[in-house]
Amino acid sequence: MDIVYIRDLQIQTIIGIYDWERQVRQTVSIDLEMAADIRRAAQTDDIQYALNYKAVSKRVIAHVEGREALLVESLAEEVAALVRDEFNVPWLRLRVSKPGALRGARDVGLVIERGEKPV
Ligand SMILES: Nc1nc2c(c(=O)[nH]1)N=C([C@H](O)[C@@H](O)CO)CN2
Repeated sequence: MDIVYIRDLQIQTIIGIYDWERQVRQTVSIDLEMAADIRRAAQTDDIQYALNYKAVSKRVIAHVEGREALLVESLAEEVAALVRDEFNVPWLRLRVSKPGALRGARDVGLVIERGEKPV
């Protein structure tokens, strides 16, 4: 199994459960690992056969910027579902973190894996 990844995609959005968090945009950082078979893209050197990480990141940014979720859990499930559905990704690992959201910690967040790993 090959992996196409995006690391530390930083997006400004409204997120959080507290009143102050509904007033200001915070940074959310996303790491995404997506199962892919890269061989056809490698053989042809043609982007149409690649899982285009630029296209994925644009779609993720558009969703996260417009969402205004309360929980990182909601955001994570939504991003995982749209990446799997719209980009035909059979398995992914997604980390959603909020840098600086917790005093004393560099960041907080979660990691989810969805789908089946291809053999
Ligand atoms: N499991 C979670 N715990 C917490 C979340 C969350 O989204 N998922 N959110 C908060 C607050 O919004 C926090 O980030 C503000 O400091 C607290 N715990």
